[in-house]
Amino acid sequence: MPIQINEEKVSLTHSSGSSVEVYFFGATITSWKCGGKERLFLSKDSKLDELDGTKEIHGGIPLIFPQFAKASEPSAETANLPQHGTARYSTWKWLGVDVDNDEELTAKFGLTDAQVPENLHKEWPKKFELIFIVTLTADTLKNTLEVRNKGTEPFGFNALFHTYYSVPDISKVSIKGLNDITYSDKVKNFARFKDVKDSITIDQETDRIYENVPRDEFLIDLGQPGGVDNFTLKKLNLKDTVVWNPWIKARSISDFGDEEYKNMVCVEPGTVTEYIKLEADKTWKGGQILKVQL
Ligand SMILES: O=P(O)(O)OC[C@H]1O[C@@H](O)[C@H](O)[C@@H](O)[C@@H]1O
Repeated sequence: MPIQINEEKVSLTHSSGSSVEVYFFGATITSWKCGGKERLFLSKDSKLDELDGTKEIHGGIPLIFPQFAKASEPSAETANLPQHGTARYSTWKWLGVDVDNDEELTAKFGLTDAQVPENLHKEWPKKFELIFIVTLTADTLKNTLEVRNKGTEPFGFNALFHTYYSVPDISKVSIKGLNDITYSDKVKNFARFKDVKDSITIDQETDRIYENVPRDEFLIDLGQPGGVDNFTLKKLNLKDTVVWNPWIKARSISDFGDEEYKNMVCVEPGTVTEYIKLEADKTWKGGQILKVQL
């Protein structure tokens, strides 16, 4: 069955055998399998059966809108929003399958401001419509977010794909394509640095916002023979890229296994160091394409 739907989620399977699972809560992708393997990290302690709107999912691809952490100076409008905005705490609607052929399987999810929980909506009472488009091929997963301003005044927002990659061994991972880019280091009180090395490795808590990244393509090299299972990540119409691994701080995150930091890395394309300004009645689009070397 290419599409299975229950109360909580949609499972999509492409003719190649690749598949995704998307929860209505946050339109969060919690699984992407291709080449017979799971490619996304999802904490074993995630409470997927208790998604009551108060707790985020640690893993998969949470969608961040309209505010990312406190990366940019929060405007008065977004100051009271929870970390990473409201979209990931809202229950999205299934909008159906758009394309289903040998090449791709594409499905859509929608969220309007009316679906945002009341206590969050009042902190950012803008009229908007979001469409999240998920496209699956044999070896790629494409995510597109469309933001439409349904109000009469312009508004500003951040958008980010908080992608958790599954990695067999973090000590062997290197991320290529972020050299010579200024980043603010959240672990060092937002001090700014630039790496000249051609790849990033992770051996401690890492929480960096790479700003205005002109390159759109990155490699996440898992360090396995022949480059097998490496990821290529392409960002579409997004300026910044966040790299996060909580390291042993994971032990203080309630729904994150103590040692699981060894098996994940987040590489998160988004626009978070400034607010994207959207005029009334206009639509903005951004996205990412993840590809696995099979
Ligand atoms: O626990 P949350 O809210 O999902 O956030 C996880 C992490 O998300 C990253 O994007 C941030 O840069 C980190 O600072 C943050 O800790």
